[in-house]
Amino acid sequence: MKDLRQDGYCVLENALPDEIAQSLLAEVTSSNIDYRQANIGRAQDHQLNQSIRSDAIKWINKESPAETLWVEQMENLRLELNKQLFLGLFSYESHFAHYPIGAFYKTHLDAFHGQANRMLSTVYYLNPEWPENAGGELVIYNPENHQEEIIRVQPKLGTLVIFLSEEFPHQVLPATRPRQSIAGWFRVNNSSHNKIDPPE
Ligand SMILES: O=C(O)CCC(=O)C(=O)O
Ligand SMILES: [Fe+2]
Repeated sequence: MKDLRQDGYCVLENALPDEIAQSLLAEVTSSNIDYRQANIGRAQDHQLNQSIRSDAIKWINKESPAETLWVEQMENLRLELNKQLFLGLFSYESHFAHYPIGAFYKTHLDAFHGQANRMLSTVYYLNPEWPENAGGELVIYNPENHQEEIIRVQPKLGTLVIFLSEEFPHQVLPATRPRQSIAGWFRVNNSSHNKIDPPE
């Protein structure tokens, strides 16, 4: 949390209780998840260029006990962040993401200055084995200099990354094995031009 306040991002290993990590891992290995190509996502997806990502996703909606545990954890985190950092986070949305071998997500921002209501991005990884040379790292770049890498994160089970959605360009490198995660966004309630977003 201190790092998040100072640097705008943080990386937490073993971020959630073990039984919750295990239950989410069981969920993604059960192959019960109905993944869809991410680039035909919903209207709020601010993706301009659909060729930049090749993952498949499933939005989380408390449809299983594991999803419910996840949503509860992130609700606790939302309240904690609001208490400690005064962020006024209003809601949270998240999806499972499956990156098949070779899949990627090229450098992008999760929100755009001015119009954004995504304030904080989270990524939680669900890969129990991840060799150093398997690729698939999340690479985060300096907001002041988009060429400069500031951190590379291995997508290991239990690691949670949090960063300011409007500030940090980032990408997912292709991997030599399938890669599982949950990507999510804490939102602020941003109303403008008669449009209330998120909708009520
Ligand atoms: O899986 C990751 O490491 C990051 C995913 C991402 O950037 C996104 O879904 O917007
Ligand atoms: Fe992203």
